[in-house]
Amino acid sequence: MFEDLQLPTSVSLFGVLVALLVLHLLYSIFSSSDRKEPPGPRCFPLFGNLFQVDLKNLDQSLFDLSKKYGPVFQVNFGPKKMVVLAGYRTVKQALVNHAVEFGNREITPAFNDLTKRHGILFSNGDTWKEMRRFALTTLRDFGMGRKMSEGIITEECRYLIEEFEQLEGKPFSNTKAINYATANVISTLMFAKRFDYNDPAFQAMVQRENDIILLTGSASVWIYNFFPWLGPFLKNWRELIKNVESNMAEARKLIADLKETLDPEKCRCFVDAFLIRKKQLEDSEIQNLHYHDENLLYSVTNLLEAGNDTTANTVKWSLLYMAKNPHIQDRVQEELSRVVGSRQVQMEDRKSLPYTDAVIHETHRLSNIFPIALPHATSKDVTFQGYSIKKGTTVIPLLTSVLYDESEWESPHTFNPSRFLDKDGKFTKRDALLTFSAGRRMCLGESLARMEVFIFFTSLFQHFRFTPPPGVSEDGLDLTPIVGFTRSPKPQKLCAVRR
Ligand code: HEM
Repeated sequence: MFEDLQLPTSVSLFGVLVALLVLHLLYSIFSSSDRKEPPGPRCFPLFGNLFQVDLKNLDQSLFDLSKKYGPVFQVNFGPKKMVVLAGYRTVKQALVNHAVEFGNREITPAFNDLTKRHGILFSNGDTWKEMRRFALTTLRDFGMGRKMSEGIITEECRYLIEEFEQLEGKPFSNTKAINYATANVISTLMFAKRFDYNDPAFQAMVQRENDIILLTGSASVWIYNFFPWLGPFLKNWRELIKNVESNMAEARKLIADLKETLDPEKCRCFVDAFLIRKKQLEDSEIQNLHYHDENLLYSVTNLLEAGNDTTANTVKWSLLYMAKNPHIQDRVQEELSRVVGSRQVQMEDRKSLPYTDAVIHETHRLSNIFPIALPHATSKDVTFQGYSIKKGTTVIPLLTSVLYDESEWESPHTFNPSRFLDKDGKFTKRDALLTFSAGRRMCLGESLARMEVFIFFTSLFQHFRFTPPPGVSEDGLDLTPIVGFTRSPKPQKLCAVRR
C-alpha cells in the first residue's frame, strides 16, 4: 500500500495511523467507562447474540431475556446493537415521557429498499411529519373515526355477512373473506374503489399484502437486515421484493386512473386529496418539497399494508376466541339481542354494550397483533433509567411484554373480558392496553381500526354463532399464532351458523 510513497512520508503516515488507533482505543475505554450501557447477554464475535434468540419467535425470546436482564437491555444482532424496552411502565416512560428521543423510526436495510424513506411508516424528519399530518387530517376530514368511515364499514360488512351466509353453516376457513373486507375498507378510503371478493386480481393483491407482512418479519429477512450482502441468496428476500413490486404496480395503475379523472372541486378519496394539495401548492408557487409522486405512492401503500392485515387479524382472533369460549359468546349475543336487536349496529351503541366492548378490548390485548411494534431509533443521545443510549440506536418497544405484563394483567394468557369491567359491570379503560403503541409513532389508524373491529365483530355475532367444526371440541381449536411482523391465527375451520 505504501510502496509508491517516499520513505519519510510513509513513516510519518504510519505514525499518524498508529496515533489515531491509540486515540480511538483510549476514547472507547474512557467513553465506555463514563457511560453505563444497558446490560445484556454476552456477545459472540461477528454474530453478536444471534444464537441466543429465536428469530422465528423474536418477541417471546426477547420477553424471556427481559426476565433475566431487566426492563432495559441490549442485544447485538450481528453488528447491529438494539436496545429492548420491556414492561408497560418502561415502554410508556420511553415513548411518552421521552417522546422525541425515542420517536424516530429505525429504517433497516429491508425497509429502506422497500420504501426509499418516502411515505409514513419508514420515514423520519420533515417527510414523516408532513406525510403523517396530511394522512391524519385527510382521513379525519374524510371520515376516519366519523360517519363516513362508519358508512363504508357498514356497507362492507353486509358483503361479508352475505359471504358467510352462502356457507350455510358448513365448516370454512375464515381467513380470506375477512381480509377482503378490511382491504376493501382501506381501498375505498384510498382509491374510492371496492373490489368483488371473487376478482382474481384483487385476491392476488390481498394475498401478496399478507405475504409481505409475513415475509418482512421472517428470520431470513431479519438476517438480511444485519448482513445485507446476503440478499440475493435469500429466497424470502427475493419473494418479498417481487410481491412489493407487483403491489406497487397495481397501486400506480389505480393512482393513474384517478389522476386522469381528477376534478379539484370533488374530492373522492385520499389520492384525490393529495393530488389537489399538490396542485394548490404548484399553482400558488409555494415550494413543494413533500407532495410528489413517490410520497403519494408510498403513503398509500403504507396505509394499505398497515391497515389491512392488522385489522383482519384482530377480527379473525375474535372469532376464534368466541368459538373457544362459548359461554362468553352467549353473553355477547344476549347483550346484542337486548340492546340492538336486529337493526344495524352503530358506533353510538358502544356505550350501551359494556360486555361486548370489554370482549373486544380483551381481543385487542390477547391477540397482540404487533408484538414488537415497528422498530424505533433514538433521535439523540439519551440517558434512560440510568443507562446511556447513543443517538441512532435501534429501539424495540416490546409490546408483548406490555400486553402480557404480569404486574398489569392477572393471568395474562387467559382470555378474560372482566378485566375491562368494574364491579357494576360498566366498561372501564386500562392504560396498559398499548395495542396501538404510544407516543409520536403510535398507530395512525387507531380510530379507524377500532371502528372496523367494533362494527365487524358486533354485526357478525348479531347474525351468526361461531363454533368449531363437527367432531372438533373447543379445546381442539389451536391458538398458536403465525408470527411475522404481525401475529395471525393459524388457518383453521370454523362454522358460522345463522342465528
Ligand atoms: C387492529 C389494528 C391495528 C393495530 C393493532 C395497529 C398497531 C400499530 C402499531 C403497534 C404500530 C407501530 C407503532 C410504533 O412504531 O410505536 C402502528 C403503526 C402504524 N399504523 Fe397501525 N395498527 C392497526 C391498524 C391500522 C390502520 C387501520 C391503519 C391505517 C389506516 C394503520 C396505520 C398505521 C401507520 C401509518 C403506522 C405508522 C405510524 C408512524 O410511523 O408514524 N394502522 N400500528
